[in-house]
Amino acid sequence: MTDSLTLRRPDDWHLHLRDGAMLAGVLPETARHFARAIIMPNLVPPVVTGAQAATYRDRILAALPEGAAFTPLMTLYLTEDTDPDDVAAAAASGLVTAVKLYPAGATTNSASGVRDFDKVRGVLEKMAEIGLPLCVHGEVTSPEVDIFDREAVFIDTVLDPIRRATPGLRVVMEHITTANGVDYVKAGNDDLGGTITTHHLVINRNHILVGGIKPHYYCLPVAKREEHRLALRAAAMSGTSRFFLGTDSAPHIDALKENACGCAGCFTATNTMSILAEVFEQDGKLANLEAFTSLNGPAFYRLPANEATITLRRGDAVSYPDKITTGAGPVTVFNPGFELHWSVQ
Ligand SMILES: NC(=O)N[C@@H](CC(=O)O)C(=O)O
Ligand SMILES: [Zn+2]
Ligand SMILES: [Zn+2]
Repeated sequence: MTDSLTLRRPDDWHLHLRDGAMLAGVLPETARHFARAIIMPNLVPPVVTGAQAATYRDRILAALPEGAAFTPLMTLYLTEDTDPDDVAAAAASGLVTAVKLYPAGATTNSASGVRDFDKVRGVLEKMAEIGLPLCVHGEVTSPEVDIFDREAVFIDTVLDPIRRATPGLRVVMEHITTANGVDYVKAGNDDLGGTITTHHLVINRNHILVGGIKPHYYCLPVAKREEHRLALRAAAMSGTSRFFLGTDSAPHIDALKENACGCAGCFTATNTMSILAEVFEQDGKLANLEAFTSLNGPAFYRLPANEATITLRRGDAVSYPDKITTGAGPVTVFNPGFELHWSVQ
């Protein structure tokens, strides 16, 4: 049995760092293992302009622990008022790596997102022209669509029409949770990629609901049936270049998770690499872990893979704290519900 595994340093292609005391508390958890991350712009207020992205990047860099080698890759939050020229300038200067599309009301802090997709046509066309990727939270928000169907309906009614209408637009379907998402990404061309979270490889909807409601397993898009989890595992472990890691590590303080109206988001930054090594090993796919965490994402974003490496070692069970403390309050670390044996050296 393999007990040591050296990989190029991983990147996280979908990460929430928040701001202020929460940023200071969670950033070290990611910077410990990851070289780069795509930073989500759903702050309050959202990161909409190039100028806002520049000051947010400065706050992230200022919060980095001494000596940490971590590069935040910034994104802009797409609104119906986004100026195509501001986006193009922010991309040309190297400040932003992608633009983020939230359908209005789909998830945490998405109220400023898009309602009428015709209003962002000019921005999407500019992005297609300059090759700037669009990261998509792929769920419809119509009240009549069942929450478990919202991703599949989004693909057919929003995403596919946008891609057909905007040839050359590069799209990352983020945090895919269904076999439909897997199939759609597989069937696409090289302008389409899909990120998969750590937690969606581990939990299905039973984990959230059976035996009592588990708020720390609630995230959006919500975990689906077991057959979907298995499709995600197969995709993540296939080595196929279209699929790469985006943890969607999304910290909320416990008081807002363990609440009558609990926030969506799982916090996985602390133990993601251990969990991934364990699940890839469970399925006999450790050889494809590096492609998923360290190679496929840079290839899609047309960035070099990291030169530095990390080494994972298998040993006796490793444990992680149940919570991390932040200046904003305690944040519960995702519990995969099985023993972990791999740790990053
Ligand atoms: N994934 C989540 O459940 N929550 C994210 C938002 C998002 O990525 O949709 C958050 O910002 O908390
Ligand atoms: Zn999302
Ligand atoms: Zn997210």
